[in-house]
Order: sequence, then structure tokens, then C-alpha cells
Amino acid sequence: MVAADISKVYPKDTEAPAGGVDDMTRLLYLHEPGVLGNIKTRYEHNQIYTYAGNILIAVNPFQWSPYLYGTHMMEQYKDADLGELSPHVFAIADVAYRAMKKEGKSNSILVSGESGAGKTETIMMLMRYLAYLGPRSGTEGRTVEQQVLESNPVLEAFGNAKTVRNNNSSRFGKFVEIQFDKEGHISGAAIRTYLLERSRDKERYKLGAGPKSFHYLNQSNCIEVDGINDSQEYLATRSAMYIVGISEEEQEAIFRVVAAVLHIGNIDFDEGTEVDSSVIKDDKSRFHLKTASELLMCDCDKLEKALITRIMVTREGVITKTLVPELAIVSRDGLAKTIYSLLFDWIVNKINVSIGQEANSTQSIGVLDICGFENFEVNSFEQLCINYANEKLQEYFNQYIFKMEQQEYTEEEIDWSYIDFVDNQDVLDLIEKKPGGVIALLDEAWGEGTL
Ligand SMILES: Nc1ncnc2c1ncn2[C@@H]1O[C@H](COP(=O)(O)OP(=O)(O)OP(=O)(O)O)[C@@H](O)[C@H]1O
Repeated sequence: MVAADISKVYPKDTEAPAGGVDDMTRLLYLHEPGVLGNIKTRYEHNQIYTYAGNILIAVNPFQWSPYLYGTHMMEQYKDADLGELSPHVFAIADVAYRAMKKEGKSNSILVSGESGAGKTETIMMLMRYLAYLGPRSGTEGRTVEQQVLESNPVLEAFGNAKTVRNNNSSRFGKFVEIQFDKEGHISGAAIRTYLLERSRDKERYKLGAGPKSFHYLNQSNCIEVDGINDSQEYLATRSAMYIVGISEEEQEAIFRVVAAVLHIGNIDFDEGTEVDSSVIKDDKSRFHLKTASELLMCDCDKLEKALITRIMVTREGVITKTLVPELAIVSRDGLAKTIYSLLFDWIVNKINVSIGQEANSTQSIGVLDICGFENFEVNSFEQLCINYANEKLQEYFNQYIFKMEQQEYTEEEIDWSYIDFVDNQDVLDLIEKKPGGVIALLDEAWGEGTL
């Protein structure tokens, strides 16, 4: 028996159906325990999807159910109104597709959730269903949906990493735009990526010493992952690269760049003889510097200079400043990250050329895959960017779901009780508002050369 203050107890709907309700708006009491309880009840009845109005909540079942996503299911959801059948990801795609056709306007579906929640799988289902609704007309061979799906292994090979939560976690945001012609048939697709997390936990590329010997790979002490066979993954990546049209020569260049990034990470510095300066630490570091420059086909001396100095543009003119070893490391890591993300952008561009983007497309359905909020023990600039992006999405959600709806009720003089929601305007002001906002402070630090 527990004694509790009545004001702190949430009421329970004693007459709620045993299997829960398929739309949260039908809950008698709409509070957090009620919402979570409903999701749990449904999950126990093998229902992983639940609506909250026109938003779909999905619980990752971690077990495959072919029945749930088969052609038979697709046939049922085609042209069915939202809410007519059990909640399903196909229903969301169907609404977006029909609205696009009816209004002749593009639509977007936002898929959000924390790492491992099932975003990537959900997006695959959305694409399969859209390809089912509007197959590309008059073309032979692979469908756009197939091509977009085939590009996944390549994107994953360069954009994913193992995290504590997910062995194959996407470390980038993705916006897949499926383009349609006037008849509603798929006419092309484009993949846009953003917010790539660039921090990453063999003889031709001088990688003989193995992953343990590379600073960028040995930080986590996790070199092998159960159930993942690196040589098989490598072969799969190579064949996926051929499929998306990356030639043998280009693949060779890609691996050269990746190897160069690893070698750059192993260049260490010592204090130089001049004040606030640094030099390449020893022969080992010099070997990595030389190998990196060979792989990148650039001048070794110029690469060295780029690492241990910084060029600053001031009102008085351009100044070359030497860097202390700690700052040379920052500059080294910055260079490695930039090279890696440019490589990733290049690969994405290559994939888009191969899929065939329609330049004059007027209607499309975009599917946005974005990591949910992140809060690690040590958070970096990348977490700030991800969390800021999520705050912006939350603002959009608040704007559309709460503020506008409530405004409409007021205007139409409908009797309603105000729903309390957490307005995140303060957080956004903190980041955006000038002066004093985080962005303004970062700008200033950048200008002064302290960043
Ligand atoms: N609808 C589903 N049915 C069955 N299994 C699923 C489903 N959704 C996700 N999973 C399982 O959960 C795993 C993680 O899902 P997924 O990779 O889609 O997560 P994510 O949200 O994209 O993660 P991250 O943000 O870290 O990339 C998948 O590899 C798959 O095994």
C-alpha cells in the first residue's frame, strides 16, 4: 500500500478497452503515463503502431513480421482514409501521396526518434510503399526505389558507426526526395545528407599495422563487433559501389582518401624552438605525414605547414600564425574531418547522378530521417547541432499542432480547455537571438580566431 498526495496521482480510465486505443486522442485522460500505458498495452497485443491524431507512433519490435509489410497489406492501405484501418506506416505514405496528387504540391514525411528506434527501417517501408503506388513508368531494369535502397550500403559504409545503442547507427541526417510526374509515377529521386557526424571512433594504403594502431580507430577500444564480419562487409560495400556507378578507379581513390585520413590522425607534434610553435614529433609521425601526402597526392611540405600554422585574415592583412602542439592537433583533426565529409558529399553526389534526379520535377514526397535528441556524457558541437535541429522541429510541431489549432478554436469560439505544452521558444532564443545567443558567440569566437 502506498500513500500518495491526490494532486500527484494521475487518473486512470477504468473503462478503457483491454487492447488499448489505436489513436491517443481517444484516451479519456491524455497524460504521459496514460500515453505510455496505451503504447505498452498495444505492444503486448502485437500492435506496434498507434496514432496521435495524424502522427504515427512506432515501437521497434526487433523482430521481423513479413505479414505486416507484404503486398497484401499494401493493397489494403491503398486509398484507405487515415484511421479507417489499423495504424500503419503505409497509411501515412498513402495520405502523403494522395494529397500530393490532389493538390499537385510536394509533401514531406518526418521520421524522428532516438538511435535504434527504427527510423531507417521505417523509411525503407515508406519508399517501398510509394514505389508500389506509383511505379516508374516505361522503364526497364531497376526501379528508383531499388536504386535508392541499393545506395544504402554505400552510405552506411561511410556514414554509419557503431554506438553503444546501435551497432549500425546512422551518423548523418538524410532527406530522400522521391520525385513524381503528373500522372503520379516515380520519375526520379535524390538523396540529400546533412549533419554528418565526422568524429569516428590495409599494404597498398600502408595500413598494415591494423586498426589498433590508428588513433582515429582505437579510441573506443572496440575493433570488432559480434556478428559483423568486416571482410564480408567490405566486399558488400565494394559491390554496392559498383551498383551505384562508382568505377574501380574511383573506388581506389575513395580508399586512398580514407587511408590518408587515418594517417593524418597519427601525426603528432612537439613544441618547436620558436615561441608558440610546433614541429612534427618524430620519425613515426613524419612517416604518417609523408604517407598522407602521397595518398592525397599533395606536397608534403605544404601539408606540414597547413597543420602547424593558421592563416588569419585581419583588417591589417593576412597573417600566418604558428600553432602550439595542442592547436596543431585541433587543426589536424579539423583537416581530417573536412576531408572525410567532402568525401561523403562526393559519394552522395555520385549516387544521385546514378539514381537519376529529375531536374524539372514539380511534385515530390520527401522523407526526412533525423536523429532525435542526443545527450552523452561528453557532448560536442555535433550534439549542439543535432539538438538544435530537433528544437526547430519541435517548434514547428508546437506551432502547427498546438498554437494554430488553439487559435482556430478561439476564433471559432469553440468551447475548449487549454492544453498545456512545453513551449521551447526560450531554448531557441538562447541559441539564435543576437546578441548573446550561442550562434552569435560562436560567430564572434570564430572572428577572433579563438575557435
Ligand atoms: N519495423 C521493424 N520491424 C522489425 N525490426 C525492426 C523494425 N524497425 C527496426 N527494426 C530493427 O531495429 C534495428 C535498428 O533500427 P534502425 O537501424 O532503423 O534504427 P535507426 O532509428 O535508424 O537508428 P540510428 O539513428 O542509430 O541509425 C534494425 O536493424 C532492425 O533490426
